[in-house]
Amino acid sequence: MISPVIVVHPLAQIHLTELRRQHTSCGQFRWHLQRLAEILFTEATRSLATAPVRVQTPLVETAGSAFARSVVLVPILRAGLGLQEAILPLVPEATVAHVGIARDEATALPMPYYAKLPAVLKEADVFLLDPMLATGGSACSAVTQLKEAGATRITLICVVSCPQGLQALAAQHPDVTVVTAAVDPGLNERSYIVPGLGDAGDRCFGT
Ligand SMILES: O=P(O)(O)OC[C@H]1O[C@H](OP(=O)(O)OP(=O)(O)O)[C@H](O)[C@@H]1O
Ligand SMILES: O=c1cc[nH]c(=O)[nH]1
Ligand SMILES: [Mg+2]
Repeated sequence: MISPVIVVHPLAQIHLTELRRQHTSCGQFRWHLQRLAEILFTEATRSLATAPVRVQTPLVETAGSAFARSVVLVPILRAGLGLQEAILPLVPEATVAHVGIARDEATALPMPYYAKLPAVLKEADVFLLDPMLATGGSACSAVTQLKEAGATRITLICVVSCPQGLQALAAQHPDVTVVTAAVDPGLNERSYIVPGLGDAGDRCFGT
């Protein structure tokens, strides 16, 4: 199993708790998801490569940092859009690539239905965004597509993960870093994470 980076910062866990709460409204769910996304992305970029630059302050010239490589955000549609909304303002020059995958409700198998993957993936720091890592089928399918398009540095940012999803990712894509706010105990008979937070896409978009 991949050893994920588990973000135990109190603010992360407070936002996660409100996401888990059954009676959190759609608007509140989006708001907490966005706040948690900012914290997870901050952690996910802790070792981001930077390039030295010089900057002129009003007083003197001094040393500073710039992005060393392009940043690409890849939300898995739909629920990943809830994370992207908060993360893009932190890296406003990032490229956004989209991967559309929906789980088959009967089999829980990933059904890819869309992909728009730019050439810049090859040299970029790539952040795959999806609130849920359940069976891992969707994340594995997305990573496979990203690698086929040339990506080599991939970090998955997810809110809730579980051992099954982490094991699937470790088996197929052991090079992928996972940053998450929780590793829940497991899945129910419909392959939903328990305790989890329910269907992230439905709760985020009110469907
Ligand atoms: O690890 P897995 O077992 O593949 O499950 C996780 C996937 O399921 C959810 O998407 P869903 O299929 O519900 O699509 P949606 O975002 O459009 O609701 C979730 O956002 C992940 O993409
Ligand atoms: O618990 C789960 C599993 C898959 N997709 C979700 O949105 N939630
Ligand atoms: Mg869904």
